[in-house]
Amino acid sequence: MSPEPGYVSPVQPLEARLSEKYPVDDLEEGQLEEEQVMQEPVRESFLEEDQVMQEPPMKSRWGSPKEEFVSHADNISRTSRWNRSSLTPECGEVMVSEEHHSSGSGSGYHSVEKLSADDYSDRECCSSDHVEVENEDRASLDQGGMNMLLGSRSVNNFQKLNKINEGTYGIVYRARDEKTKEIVALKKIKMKEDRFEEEYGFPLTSLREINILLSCNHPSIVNVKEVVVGGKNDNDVYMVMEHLEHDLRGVMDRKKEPFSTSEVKCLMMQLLEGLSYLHTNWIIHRDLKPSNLLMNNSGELKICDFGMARQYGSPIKPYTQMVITQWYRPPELLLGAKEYSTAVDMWSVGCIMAELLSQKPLFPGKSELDQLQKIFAVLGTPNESIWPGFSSFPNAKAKFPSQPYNMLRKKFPAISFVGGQILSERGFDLLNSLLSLDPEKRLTVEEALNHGWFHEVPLPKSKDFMPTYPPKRC
Ligand SMILES: Nc1ncnc2c1ncn2[C@@H]1O[C@H](COP(=O)(O)OP(=O)(O)OP(=O)(O)O)[C@@H](O)[C@H]1O
Repeated sequence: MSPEPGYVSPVQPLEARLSEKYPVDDLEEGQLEEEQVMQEPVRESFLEEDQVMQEPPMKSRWGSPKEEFVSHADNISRTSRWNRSSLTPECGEVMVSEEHHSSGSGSGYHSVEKLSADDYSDRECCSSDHVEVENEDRASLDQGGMNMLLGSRSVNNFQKLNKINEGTYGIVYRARDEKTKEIVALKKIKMKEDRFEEEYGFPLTSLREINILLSCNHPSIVNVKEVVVGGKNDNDVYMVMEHLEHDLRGVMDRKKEPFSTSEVKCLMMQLLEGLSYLHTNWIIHRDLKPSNLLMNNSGELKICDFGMARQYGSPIKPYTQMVITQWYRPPELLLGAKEYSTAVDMWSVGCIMAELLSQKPLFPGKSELDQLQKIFAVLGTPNESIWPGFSSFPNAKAKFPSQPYNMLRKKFPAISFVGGQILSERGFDLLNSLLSLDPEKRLTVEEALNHGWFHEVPLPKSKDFMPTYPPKRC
């Protein structure tokens, strides 16, 4: 896979960073041999014997993740991996003041308070999907991971401004770096996921997210600056990220009109460029959805939330299908496929493109079965000739209502007599090809990036001319 023109090859920085972070000394016994065989940009230290690759796995659309992706990282107690900007622990004053000030965007008041372990609620929000993902490589994790945090800065160096959001794996705060005065996002890792954390000391999804995000370097991927520790018992772990004012979910919820075609193209290009970087580096995101796409008032879009992300390679290994939030989950996963590829992300991209164009979710299923029915009602019920192998999926036995036609064009017409959003032939071709039921026929990220829709008028809007939005209130 060749990198996007105009970008420094994403492979090189990742490789360089990894070799810097994981010197040979840090590898476990037996890993060196594997590393020497490996010429490709994979985290060498995570390779298993049976995962030694002779050729780039991107040749195959199907792959399996590196099961050991985070497990060996746990044994590495080098401080440099965890602190990009400073190796010196600095224990600043604990902020206890209560004050009000306006946000960077000029409106809204935010209370300033001390960061403490009490900030995090015990709300159980770990979905069964996520628990299942944990099971994938629980067995491969060996030792507690807290020693990796040695040398990390204290969270007391940050002044918490307001809570931005709370997701399954963490609470995200807007905060200010006391030293640089920079506004950042702090994602506090929830430590009470399940048995796993009790045994190993650190949630696997979070380790995975931190590992991948620290290794990535791309304008369309949220930048994690460092990992800091602190809180009441000095046990809390926070990711310090660049702060973006919005996420796409919030923007779309508050927007009265859909994005214009040129705005959709601008957002899609950025999403695809970020995803191209990931797929080139053998990473499947596995949870692309509007709330995981951050946006700022400079028209930038960045992919975040890598809790579900995985590196993959050959040979194929069975894998959980319980990933990707249901509305954006592709039919092969809903049907029970255990082997899947980067194509799962491309389906999510198709759903996101449809939502950007129409301002409403394309397949808002209420259950997995309903999700499949909604998909088939629009795209047609598959059979062996449309999708070879379809009937052998575990969940293909269900009786789906027969829909012999693809009805997608009805939802995205070329002409509208009521002034609604229209989609050109090329635009429809891109959307329809992203939403191919058969993952083997689905567009790859490179094919999508090179699609003619991006070259026809209206051209993608420049980021500088993208609309800005007022800050959301929390
Ligand atoms: N760097 C950031 N800047 C601004 N807001 C952010 C940032 N990172 C995350 N957020 C906000 O916090 C929300 C939750 O973050 P994230 O998705 O990383 O958490 P999570 O616990 O993994 O969520 P999920 O429940 O989707 O798995 C995002 O939807 C976004 O609104």
